[in-house]
Amino acid sequence: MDTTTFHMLKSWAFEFLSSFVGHSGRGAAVQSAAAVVASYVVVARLYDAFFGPLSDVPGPLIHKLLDLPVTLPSERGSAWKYVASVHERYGPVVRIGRNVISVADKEMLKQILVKEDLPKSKLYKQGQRMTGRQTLFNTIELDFHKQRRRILSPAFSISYLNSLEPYIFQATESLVRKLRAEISVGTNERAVVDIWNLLQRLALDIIGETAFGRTFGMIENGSHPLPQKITESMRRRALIGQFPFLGLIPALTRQDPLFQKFVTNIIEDRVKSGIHRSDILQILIDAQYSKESDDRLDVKDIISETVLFLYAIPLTTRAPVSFVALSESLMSIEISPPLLHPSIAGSETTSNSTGFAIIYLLRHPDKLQTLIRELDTQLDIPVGDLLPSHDSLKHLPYLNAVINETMRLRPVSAMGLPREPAKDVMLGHYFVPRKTLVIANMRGVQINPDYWPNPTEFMPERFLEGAVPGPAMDAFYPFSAGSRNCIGKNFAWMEMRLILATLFKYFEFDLIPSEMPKADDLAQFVTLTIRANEFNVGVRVRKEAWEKVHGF
Ligand code: HEM
Repeated sequence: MDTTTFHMLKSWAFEFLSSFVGHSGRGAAVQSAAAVVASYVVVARLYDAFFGPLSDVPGPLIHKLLDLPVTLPSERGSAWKYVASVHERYGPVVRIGRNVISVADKEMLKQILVKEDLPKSKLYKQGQRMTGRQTLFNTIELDFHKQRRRILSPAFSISYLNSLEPYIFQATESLVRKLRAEISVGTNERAVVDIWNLLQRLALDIIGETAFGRTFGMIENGSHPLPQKITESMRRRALIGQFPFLGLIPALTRQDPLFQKFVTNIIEDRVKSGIHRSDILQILIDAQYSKESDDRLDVKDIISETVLFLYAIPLTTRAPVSFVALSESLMSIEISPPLLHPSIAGSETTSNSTGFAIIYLLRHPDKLQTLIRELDTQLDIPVGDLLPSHDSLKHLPYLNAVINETMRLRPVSAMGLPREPAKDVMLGHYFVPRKTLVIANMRGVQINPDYWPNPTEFMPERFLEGAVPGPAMDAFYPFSAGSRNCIGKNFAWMEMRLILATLFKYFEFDLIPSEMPKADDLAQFVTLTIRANEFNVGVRVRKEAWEKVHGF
């Protein structure tokens, strides 16, 4: 029936156009040829919209017919909201482009990420253009991914994480000192600090310490030439992505010599010193010299990649490419400004998640009190130490619940994760042809009222043991799942627990009313963030906690 209709429409278009040729001679023949092509396109699109394989996926008609950018230019960074509104109106599976579907159904999400383990979409290549190379995060080549994941996995294992703990501590301690110093020069023992920015700087110092054996000194000094250079280079590459002819200008494509120097120096210094520091750099150097290494990999190459993925991922694109790439197909008008947006170097996953948790807690004083009670009664910091050990934090139920609840409501990619089946696949009862862009909409699942009662309310209690109803863990994908899940999950957990517990143990924060509109104005250029990329809060020392720590 459907094919018949298509053929009827097609022959009608041809007949109509042939009558033109007959009447108007040669000039009209050219016009008619163009019209034939146009009608063919129109008919094919109509056919595709109403009878094609994705025709039974609900969604606005316009997206079935045209590949339109899904947002207005005035709403830059808000495409995720638009897609959410389409889900609200049409249900958990929607069509948002001729060849694009977004899925917020938990069974189907599991199928996409785990059972079928669909490959990352080729749109991740956009990320390769930004960093100038393939990395663990942005590769879509299975062999490359397998090899890099094998090399890097030991560095992110739970056991190795213990050896990274002192370095994460060192950086976090510098934040505590910084806040203490700010307060001492503030008025009435209170300072106003941009907590969003401080968390971003801390995340970068943690990467410097754990990965390369040196701090970037961001908390201390506020900037460092390397991150700055990488950001500049990424912006240039993003621009070339937009306007490929710019790639002909060598100055725009060249990797900054500072970057090469940094990579060469950290390797040479480490090898020459003979020191075996238990960090990510050491894992990479050891992998290079190990007997089993038949990969003939250039350690410099992998470390360059790692610098880029650790820096670029945390700072500009930890889950970014998913969005940036997606932007390319869905939101072409949205892509260039965000990539050139100065705040891009500040967007990143752990610091954003920690920042969102702080804001949620300050907005819910009762939940904050519960957390503080837990920290005061259950956290044992040995005399003489400033920071709690990760061991003492990892089983604190309310702290963990706060982090989970924050990641449920504020996932790193509110837009979702783009996947692309290499062959035709059945997702639920939908037939999805190969090469369809399938977006695993993790936020959609995480706030789906079928799985989460009061879905948009901040209720950490739902993650506590014995909660009724319990959390729908099969509808919770903050770190994704399957072969492309987050390699840094344990690392991120350690970082977030330590920072939140330390901050609320020693400091008392207060909200500044004029800052509140910023908390609700979210954008996803890369990862989900506060559009303003800053959030000021008042901060005081909690004297009774502080006085217990000696020598600080
Ligand atoms: C709250 C913190 C974090 C969250 C919520 C998070 C979430 C995610 C998600 C959802 C993905 C899948 C992205 C996709 O499919 O496009 C991912 C992948 C990845 N993440 Fe994270 N992440 C976090 C922290 C980190 C950290 C700290 C690191 C490294 C130090 C890291 C490194 C990576 C890498 C390398 C991948 C790609 C893995 C692969 O493709 O094999 N992430 N992350």
